[in-house]
Amino acid sequence: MLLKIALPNKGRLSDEVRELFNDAGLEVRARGERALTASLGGEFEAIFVRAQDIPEFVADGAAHAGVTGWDLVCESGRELDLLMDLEFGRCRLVVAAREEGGFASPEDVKEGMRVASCFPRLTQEFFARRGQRVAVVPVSGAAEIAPHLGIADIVVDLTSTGSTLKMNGLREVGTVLESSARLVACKGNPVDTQQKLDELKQALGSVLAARDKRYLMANVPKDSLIRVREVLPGLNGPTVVDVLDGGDFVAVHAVVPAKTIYRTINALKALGCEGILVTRIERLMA
Ligand SMILES: Nc1ncnc2c1ncn2[C@@H]1O[C@H](COP(=O)(O)OP(=O)(O)OP(=O)(O)O)[C@@H](O)[C@H]1O
Ligand SMILES: O=P(O)(O)OC[C@H]1O[C@H](OP(=O)(O)OP(=O)(O)O)[C@H](O)[C@@H]1O
Ligand SMILES: [Mg+2]
Repeated sequence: MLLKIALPNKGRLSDEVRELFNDAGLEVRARGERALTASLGGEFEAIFVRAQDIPEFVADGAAHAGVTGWDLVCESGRELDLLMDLEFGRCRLVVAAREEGGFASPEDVKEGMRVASCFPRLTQEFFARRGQRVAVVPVSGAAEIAPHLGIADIVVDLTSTGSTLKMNGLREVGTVLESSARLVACKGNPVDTQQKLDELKQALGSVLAARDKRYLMANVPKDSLIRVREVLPGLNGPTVVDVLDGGDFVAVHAVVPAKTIYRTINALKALGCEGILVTRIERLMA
């Protein structure tokens, strides 16, 4: 039996989801641009639907698992198994008010104020938890315009760079939720389904784990090896390999954080290392 995985058909998450699945060897083989299903090879089949509908489809068992924003999962109110954080689509659901409106924090929101949001449930819950009664104005997009149209006093909307809020003269005054893309599954999947989903999780996880790492190789003077160990801790300490006719040099291989690669290279050069080579890693299984 093919496992159906619900993926966003368009919008913010769709390209990165496809890229991640492709990198994990689950190549999206769609028959055309507008295809609604696609084979992912092996035991998986993708169904392409709106990111917003994915929590419902997965909770109802129309798909065995799905990838969508955590914000949409929470807004749906459906109980799902959270399998993994995919680390892209990072954004925050925030309370924002007009810059000149005199709001500095959610405490400044007064009884009965109108809050425009595409996330009416999370908005209602957020203010209810704080004992503030507000009137939620549900909108299906472009919530940022609502205060200017006079249909709301403040908004609860997603932000990442902050440029949309700024462009609309709004200032963030509080955070409702932190979000990113997540792999979710319906509760109570049978054991064999769970096993296949575990394999999917491992495949995606190994790609994510490799993304912020690099494989580094260098020829190291033998008498610098001890100090190289401090520069290249690696996963289990660096691998040391003999070089044919290498003289005083041996080759050292290690997995290192991509973020600090320039510092690592400079430190190796300072220790007399030569022939430094850095490559990307496709997958990393811990
Ligand atoms: N500015 C952003 N930065 C990063 N991630 C975002 C941002 N905005 C939205 N997202 C994430 O992407 C998800 C889908 O948003 P997207 O804009 O693609 O769909 P939508 O607007 O809900 O749907 P549609 O375009 O079909 O009406 C959001 O639920 C959120 O998790
Ligand atoms: O903080 P920023 O980087 O400016 O991003 C925030 C904007 O991104 C999302 O909209 P999107 O661009 O997805 O458009 P949409 O309203 O059509 O969904 C969100 O609804 C904000 O409007
Ligand atoms: Mg959007």
